[in-house]
Amino acid sequence: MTIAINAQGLRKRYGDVQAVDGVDLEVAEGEFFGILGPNGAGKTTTMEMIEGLREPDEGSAELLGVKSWPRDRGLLRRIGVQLQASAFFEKLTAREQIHTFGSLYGVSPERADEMLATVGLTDKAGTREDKLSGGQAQRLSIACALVHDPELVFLDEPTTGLDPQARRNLWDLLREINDAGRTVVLTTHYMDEAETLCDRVAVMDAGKVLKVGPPRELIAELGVESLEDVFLRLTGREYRE
Ligand SMILES: Nc1ncnc2c1ncn2[C@@H]1O[C@H](COP(=O)(O)OP(=O)(O)OP(=O)(O)O)[C@@H](O)[C@H]1O
Repeated sequence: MTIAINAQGLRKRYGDVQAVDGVDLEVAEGEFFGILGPNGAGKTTTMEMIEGLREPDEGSAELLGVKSWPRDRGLLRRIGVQLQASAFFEKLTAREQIHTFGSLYGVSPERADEMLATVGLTDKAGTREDKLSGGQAQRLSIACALVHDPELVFLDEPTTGLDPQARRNLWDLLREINDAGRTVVLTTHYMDEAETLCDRVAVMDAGKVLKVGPPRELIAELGVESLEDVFLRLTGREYRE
């Protein structure tokens, strides 16, 4: 197994809050991996430290064999990080957004247009980002993260706020990306999403990883019906949305 991500002993504190409290994670190349947990579990902070966007208080992460902190320019070209919709450049159209992201990586306008087509936004190319629907903006942000054809893709709650159809369309897109050989890591607080998409999940709560494994194995191991039940069994309380 070739390791895409090897994170050891990650910790991060904000004032009184121990947001991440000693997280180890290994993700294999080509895996679809989910970081699962309720609001405030520490998923985003963990992912940001792994990506090299936030300095850990302790611990470190290697991506594709390279330490992600301090930032490594060569590595940044090999990873794609989905930015939240609010991180778009202001007042640009969908096409201008993706061309701008593409140009940062030396990607041709043709390739950027292809990516817009891949996420089904060709007919919205001339629409300003603030006029896109929630689902369209999510798809654009994913296209921007993928425009330079990264080997490793990080997505932070990519389907939050989408209607059921838009979620399913996005799931199809994420599967295609993974089928094309990319390693995909996403955070989610939707158990069904994790169960449907992920080869393995890490269940997080209160800054710690409680359990890692394939969803079906975790369910079988604990003798329960669903990932929701896994969470209940591990934490002793209901999963809260
Ligand atoms: N920049 C920050 N400053 C202070 N506290 C923070 C900061 N970022 C996160 N926290 C706190 O750290 C904890 C973990 O937050 P984090 O965003 O990593 O969790 P999460 O699992 O991604 O939650 P969500 O699902 O709500 O995004 C929370 O208690 C949060 O309030």
